[in-house]
Amino acid sequence: MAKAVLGIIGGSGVYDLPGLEDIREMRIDSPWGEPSDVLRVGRIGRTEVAFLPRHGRGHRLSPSDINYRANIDVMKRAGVTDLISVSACGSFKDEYYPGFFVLVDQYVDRTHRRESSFFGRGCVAHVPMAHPVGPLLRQRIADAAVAEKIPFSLNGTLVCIEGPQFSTYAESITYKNLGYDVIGMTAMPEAKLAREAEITYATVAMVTDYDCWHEEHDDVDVASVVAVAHQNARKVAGLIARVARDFPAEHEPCPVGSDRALDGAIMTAPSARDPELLKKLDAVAGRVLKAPAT
Ligand SMILES: CSC[C@H]1O[C@H](OP(=O)(O)O)[C@H](O)[C@@H]1O
Ligand SMILES: Nc1ncnc2[nH]cnc12
Repeated sequence: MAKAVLGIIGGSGVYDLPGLEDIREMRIDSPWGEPSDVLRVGRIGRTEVAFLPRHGRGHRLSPSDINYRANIDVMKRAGVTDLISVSACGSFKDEYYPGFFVLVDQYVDRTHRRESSFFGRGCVAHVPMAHPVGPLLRQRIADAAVAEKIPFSLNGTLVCIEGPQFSTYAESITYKNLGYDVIGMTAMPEAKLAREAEITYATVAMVTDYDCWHEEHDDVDVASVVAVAHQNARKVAGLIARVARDFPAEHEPCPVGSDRALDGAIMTAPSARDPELLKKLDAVAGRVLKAPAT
């Protein structure tokens, strides 16, 4: 089995990773374009950790402008096997209050202007997404949250909107009535691309607000998100440090197959594949595209 390397993608309010030691800044070239920032690679305990702030340092990139493909590709090139995505989110449940963490296990994708696959013309692939989150990775986060005394839910459905505007009242009430738990703007296509790259993925959704459905709370705005996001950032640093310190040296085989998602997923016949696209897929699909040893 592969050596475990833990990737962390930081969201709003999480632009660095306290506790990361022996840091090297790695500017990794990607055939998919510019990632959000340099990768900061170091270690926490004995675990190698690669950190990337999704919006770039200084929060330069809006959710629609993030190059999700480049971000996942550089994580793959850095050897990341398990990826924790950290996000600020709005809540649709009274009991998921600002400061509460939701360990998402399902996503609903309402984005519409993002590149959401590494595959396409010249190399078509369909990976399973029924279970988008690695259960062992999620359980490790849950164990760490218990130890850190962070209130959390072990599951939840996150609806990802295009943004950058927050939702209308009608949208917010609709999502709430559909039973969704939290809302954000960045988990998709990140989770889909991680799956295509065979990286085990989990989201820590940190509640910052009640969106705009709650009669007793103000409608979400940036100031309210930022105020809570700073407090959440301190808590999530402790959480991640604990996950990393307790992480196994070798990647644990994923029970839902996230680390083997490309087995049988590519439809395009070898003779019909586009060599230019295959070159770009060298990292994310290298395991299955490499010519078999003769
Ligand atoms: C600043 S509120 C909206 C912004 O916050 C969340 O970012 P992230 O998921 O990267 O933590 C949300 O998705 C929006 O991008
Ligand atoms: N209410 C909300 N809607 C979308 N993204 C968010 N990120 C934080 N709060 C949010």
